[in-house]
Amino acid sequence: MLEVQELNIKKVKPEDKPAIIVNNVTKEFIIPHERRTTLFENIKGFFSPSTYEKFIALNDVSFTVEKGDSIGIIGDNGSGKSTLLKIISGILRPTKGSVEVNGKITPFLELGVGFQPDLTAKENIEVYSTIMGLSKKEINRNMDYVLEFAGLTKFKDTKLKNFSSGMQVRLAFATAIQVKPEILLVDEVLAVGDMEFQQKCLDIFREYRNEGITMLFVSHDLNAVRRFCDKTILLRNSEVVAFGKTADVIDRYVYRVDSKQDDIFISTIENNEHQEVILNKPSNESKTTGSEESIEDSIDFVEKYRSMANFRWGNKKIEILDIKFLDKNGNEGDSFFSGDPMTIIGRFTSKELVSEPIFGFEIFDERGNQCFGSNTKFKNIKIDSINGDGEIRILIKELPLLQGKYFVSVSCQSKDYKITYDWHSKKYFFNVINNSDDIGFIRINFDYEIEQGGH
Ligand SMILES: Nc1ncnc2c1ncn2[C@@H]1O[C@H](COP(=O)(O)OP(=O)(O)OP(=O)(O)O)[C@@H](O)[C@H]1O
Repeated sequence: MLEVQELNIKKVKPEDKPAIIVNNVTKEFIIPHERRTTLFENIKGFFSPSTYEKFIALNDVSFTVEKGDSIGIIGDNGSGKSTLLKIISGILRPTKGSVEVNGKITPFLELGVGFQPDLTAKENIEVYSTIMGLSKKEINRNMDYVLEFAGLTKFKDTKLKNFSSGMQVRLAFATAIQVKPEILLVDEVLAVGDMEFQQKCLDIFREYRNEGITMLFVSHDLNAVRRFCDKTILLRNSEVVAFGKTADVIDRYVYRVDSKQDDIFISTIENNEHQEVILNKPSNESKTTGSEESIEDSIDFVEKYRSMANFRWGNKKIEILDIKFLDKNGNEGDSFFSGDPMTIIGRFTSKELVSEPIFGFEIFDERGNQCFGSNTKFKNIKIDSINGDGEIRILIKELPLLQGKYFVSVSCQSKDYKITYDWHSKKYFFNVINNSDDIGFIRINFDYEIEQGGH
C-alpha cells in the first residue's frame, strides 16, 4: 500500500527536469511613429499623444529542450531567432508567457559586450576572465592558449579599438570557452571568422556536444546545423512552424513547404509549473566597434571578394534582366540539397533584332575558383535571333556540388565573342546543403564493389 502511494507521488529530481521550457512566449516591441526632439514638438505632442505600433517578434512560442539536446534554430532574417535566444538568456523579458531554465546558461550572443576598447587584448582577457570567476592563477595559465585560439598572439599588447570586428569576436569567443557551460546559447558565431576559425569553433561545439552539454544553436549555416543539431526549430514569421528531426526541418525550410505538417513533431509542454527566470543583463551594453585602422579583416573575405568581383558590363543590346534559382518543386530559392535538380532561369530583353547570340554561365566557389563554365555555343545550340523579351533555362538534373556557397555569372555575347551584350559577374549566389556524410566540395556518384578472395 505504501509502495503504491509512493508511486503516485511524482517526484522530479532537478537533474531530470528539461534544460529549457519555453511556454507560450510572445514578444512585442513598441515602435514609436515619431520622435520628439524639439521643445515645439513636445508642446505640440502634449495635445496630440504620440502614436506607436506594436510589432510581434515572437508569437506564442512553446517548446522543451531536454538536457544534453543539441537544438538548431533556423529561419529567415527577422523571423525572431535572436529575440528567442535573448529571452531564454534573460536579456529580454517576454511580453507574455514564461521560460524555465534548469542549469547555468552561457550565452554566446553579443560576443564582446563588456570588452573595453582602450584595454589591450591581454588586459581584456584578464578582466573578462575575472568576471567569469576565474582565479589569477587560472587566467595566467590559460592566457597563451586563449590568445593562440583567437589567432591573436602577435597582437596581445594591441588595444582592442584597433582590432577589426572579426578579431574582437575571436577574442571574445576564445575567452568565453575557458569555462565549460551547462547550457550554451550560440547566435551566429560562425557568421564571423575565417574558415580556420570557424573550424575551431565547430570543433569546440563538437566537443561540447559529445560531453552532453545542452546547446541552442542559431545559424544560417545549414550545413553546420545539420552536423551539430539532433533536432531543429524552424521559425517563420515569429512562429514555430516546425520542431523535429534536423534533416526533416531543414528539408522543409529549404523547399518552403508553408502549411503546417503533422509529421513534424511540434513540442508540447506538459509541466505547467514554470518559474520565470530573468537573468542579469550584461552590465556594459556598449558594443565595441571595429576600427578603421583594422590590422586584419579576413572575416569579410567573402563580402570583399564579392564587392570586388560583382560587376557588370556590356552594351546591353541584349539585356539580362534577372536570374532566379528554382528547386525541384519549381519554387524560387537560394538553398539546394546536393544531388537535387536545380534550374537557373534568366530573363532577357532586346530592343532590336540581334542575330546568333551566345548565352553562357559560370559557377565559382567562395574563394573565386571557377568550378564550371559553359555556353550555348559549346553545346551546339544555335539561337537564330533574339527580338524582344525571352527566358533562358539552364536545367541541372543533379547538382554535382556537395556543400558550400557558390556564385554565378551569366553572360550574353555575339557569335564570335567580340561583343559583350551583357555580363553579370558573380552577381548571384546559391547554397548547397550536404545531405550525406560525404566530405569535400564535389559530389561524385559512385558505387563500391568489393571482392574477397576465397580460401
Ligand atoms: N529592440 C527591438 N525593437 C524593435 N524591433 C525589434 C527589436 N529587436 C528585434 N526587433 C525586430 O524583431 C524581429 C525579429 O528580430 P530577430 O533579430 O529576433 O530576428 P532574427 O531571426 O534573429 O533575424 P536575423 O537572421 O536577421 O538575425 C525583426 O523584425 C526585428 O526588426
